[in-house]
Amino acid sequence: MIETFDAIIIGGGQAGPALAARLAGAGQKVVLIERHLLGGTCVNTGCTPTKAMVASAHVAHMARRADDYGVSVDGLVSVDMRRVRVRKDHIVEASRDGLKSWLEGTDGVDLLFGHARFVSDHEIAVGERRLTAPKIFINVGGRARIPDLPGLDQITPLTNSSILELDQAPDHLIILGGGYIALEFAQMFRRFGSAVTVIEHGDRLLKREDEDASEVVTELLAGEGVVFRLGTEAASVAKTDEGVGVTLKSGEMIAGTHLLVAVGRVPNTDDLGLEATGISTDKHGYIVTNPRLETDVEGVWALGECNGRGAFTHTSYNDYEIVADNLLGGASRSTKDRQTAYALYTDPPMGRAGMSVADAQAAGHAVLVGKRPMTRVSRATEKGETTGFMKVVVDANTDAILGATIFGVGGDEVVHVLLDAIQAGTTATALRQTMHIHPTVAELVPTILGELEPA
Ligand SMILES: Cc1cc2nc3c(=O)[nH]c(=O)nc-3n(C[C@H](O)[C@H](O)[C@H](O)COP(=O)(O)OP(=O)(O)OC[C@H]3O[C@@H](n4cnc5c(N)ncnc54)[C@H](O)[C@@H]3O)c2cc1C
Ligand SMILES: NC(=O)c1ccc[n+]([C@@H]2O[C@H](COP(=O)([O-])OP(=O)(O)OC[C@H]3O[C@@H](n4cnc5c(N)ncnc54)[C@H](O)[C@@H]3O)[C@@H](O)[C@H]2O)c1
Repeated sequence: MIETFDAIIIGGGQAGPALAARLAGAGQKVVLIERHLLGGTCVNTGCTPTKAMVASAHVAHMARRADDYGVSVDGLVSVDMRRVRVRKDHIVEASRDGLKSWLEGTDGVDLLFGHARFVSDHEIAVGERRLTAPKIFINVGGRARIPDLPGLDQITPLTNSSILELDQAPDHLIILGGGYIALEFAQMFRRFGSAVTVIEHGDRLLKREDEDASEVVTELLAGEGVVFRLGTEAASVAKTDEGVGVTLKSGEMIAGTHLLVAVGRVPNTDDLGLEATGISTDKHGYIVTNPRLETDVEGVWALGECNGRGAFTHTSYNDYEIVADNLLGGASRSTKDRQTAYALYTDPPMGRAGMSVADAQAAGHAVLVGKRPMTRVSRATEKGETTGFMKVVVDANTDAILGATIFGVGGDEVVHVLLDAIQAGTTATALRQTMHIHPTVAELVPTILGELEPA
């Protein structure tokens, strides 16, 4: 027998639960299908656990720097990884349990645990059950990409999921990839006491950013003892007595105890039965949607990481808002209306909004840049955290703010001053004339807007 709903949501990540509650609130009968853990990547194996562990690593780092602040810490600073994990687990469980109770207490939402697979455009199989609805929302997220590297199948490399369960810091952690995931783990485990080597095949870290950001992150982490092998290809991997050996294309072998693979993500669309539908995917497996997040099949939407339009929690949540406002709020929203925004959670973090200088120049803007090192930000010197810089990108002809990089203490928060200004269309002149609170990092935003120079 086929069970009929008003809406089926596949995946309980960052868009699905909020959408389920909103649709149910509008009187619709909704089923949310989750095959593993509610909260998806962000809550269980992404943002929440990593930021909890970054906080532990920060404390270890600051304890080692205590003397800089006139504070004595007797004896060596040591890290108990089991307690770091337990603390992280409590935070994750509280978040996941809160989500579960909320959904269970929401009238009109049925929670169904199991793997969902399309049988046809509007029919879903979950085990023996068959479900149908005029509206289906796909929010299946992604997972770590495992590269095709000889020998990798002979060991069990760590991923962003399994590395979170370690009760001991590796003696020597080798990380394949030098992107966002790699850098957050590299700094964190270095601070937990591991030797860390990062193998990145590009010739600089964070190649989507301007070069000054790559330089700061490289200096920051190298200064803490992370070893970088840039412009280097791994040729094979083998089990060794010590743990793992990575042989580079040059023939050199790097010996470590653990290997973390952090070379990008793949969408969870390969086991969704899409071949039984008219829903298209691109060559990487991302579901093709228009900017309103509608797929090629009428009445089917794709939200979050699986549509390839963003790989962040906030882009997934924004996808939910777009779809829900279009369906229920009489709005006409699309992904075209949102600005690029994200942070890299090294310590200090890098907050990013809008365009980099390179993006703006490539888009044909006449670019003005205002920039200041964190060594000249009084809040940063007072805190003793002077790594990084603040940078704002402005269009010379229109006075529009195009983008910003705030790489330094509080950068993930401060960048919102610029993000909101870009979204609201506030000009550089108007923002320059705003009085900000002293002493903050944000108080320097008006100042640097008064010191713009051609890029
Ligand atoms: C280590 C790490 C750190 C990160 N840090 C940040 C950060 O600081 N800030 C940030 O914004 N982003 C961060 N991200 C990215 C962020 O976690 C993801 O972009 C976000 O969680 C994607 O949300 P989503 O809703 O698309 O999917 P997900 O959260 O991945 O949820 C998808 C859900 O669908 C379920 N599912 C999949 N297939 C099926 C199926 N066939 N049937 C039923 N259920 C299914 C999955 O089990 C999962 O629960 C991080 C990612 C990682 C890996
Ligand atoms: N703070 C955050 O918001 C945050 C944190 C972590 C992850 N994320 C999300 O997760 C996504 C994926 O992160 P990621 O770090 O896995 O991917 P990424 O695409 O950011 O970085 C992957 C890196 O690995 C390198 N690489 C690829 N293949 C390689 C190989 N065989 N050998 C060596 N290097 C190789 C690439 O050149 C690249 O620098 C990010 O794009 C981001 O959207 C967000």
